[in-house]
Amino acid sequence: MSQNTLFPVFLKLENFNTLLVGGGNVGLEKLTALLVNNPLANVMVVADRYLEETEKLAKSSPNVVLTYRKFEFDDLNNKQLVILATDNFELHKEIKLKTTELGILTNVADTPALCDFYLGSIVRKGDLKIAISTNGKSPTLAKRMRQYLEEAIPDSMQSLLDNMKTFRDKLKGDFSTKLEVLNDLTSSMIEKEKKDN
Ligand SMILES: C[C@@]1(CC(=O)O)c2cc3[nH]c(cc4nc(cc5[nH]c(cc(n2)[C@H]1CCC(=O)O)[C@@](C)(CC(=O)O)[C@@H]5CCC(=O)O)C(CC(=O)O)=C4CCC(=O)O)c(CCC(=O)O)c3CC(=O)O
Ligand SMILES: NC(=O)C1=CN([C@@H]2O[C@H](COP(=O)(O)OP(=O)(O)OC[C@H]3O[C@@H](n4cnc5c(N)ncnc54)[C@H](O)[C@@H]3O)[C@@H](O)[C@H]2O)C=CC1
Repeated sequence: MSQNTLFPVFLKLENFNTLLVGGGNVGLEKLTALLVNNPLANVMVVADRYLEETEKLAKSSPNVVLTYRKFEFDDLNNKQLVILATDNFELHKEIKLKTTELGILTNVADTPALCDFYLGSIVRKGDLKIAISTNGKSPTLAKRMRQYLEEAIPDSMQSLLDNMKTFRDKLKGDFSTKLEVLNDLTSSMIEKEKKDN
């Protein structure tokens, strides 16, 4: 079986600066993906034209700045993450060379070979978040998996998580005792779930 060697992480987008180049359909998709996960994400967008929807989304997001001009290399200053979403492949290649030199992690829409990271399909249920990757093989299948899991996981997951947190905060004892109690508690939840189905 082939292996997916991608390493998943969950980034705190409010802690650093993201640059998005392109404000068309693909730019809008990427900006939506960033803001749906974190409305406070710090994002500078550079494009010479924008879809109205992109402008609307940016206006309702306090830490998004739209810049109305073509990309300049200085835009990379003080950026830790870059997403390229223009219709200009040559420009993407040029920018990627520079971001590699600068060590800035870069996603290039529609060009997996130039990407340092991929965006995942994200299941969100309150504090629970599940990222899905098909190793770039089928974004559409990733989307379907997300829809399936969103329906399968009940909304009550949030109160379960809240209760777990309250219980966890109250637990006394050393690390291994706490671990044992939490493991026992959650294993009985899974058994109950199996019986209920
Ligand atoms: C490699 C990757 C790199 C990256 O973009 O990060 C990539 C690459 C490409 N996408 C393409 C097309 C489409 N992408 C989508 C949708 C999504 N694509 C996303 C991620 C990824 N897309 C990364 C791999 C993720 C993985 O491992 O599975 C999602 C999950 C996350 C997000 O983008 O936010 C989001 C679903 C979000 C959701 O709804 O849950 C749809 C469907 C739709 O929009 O309904 C289509 C059209 C149908 C189709 O082609 O399947 C093309 C061909 C373009 C062309 O034909 O020219 C390429 C390039 C190529 O494959 O060569
Ligand atoms: N629309 C879609 O869902 C899909 C698009 N694609 C491909 O993805 C690419 C982008 O598609 P769209 O977003 O629909 O295109 P678009 O034409 O809607 O948007 C292109 C964006 O790039 C910006 N741009 C171009 N040159 C620039 C520069 N030098 N500096 C800064 N910004 C610049 C433009 O201002 C515009 O905001 C195209 O190559 C398209 O073929 C592929 C699959 C699906």
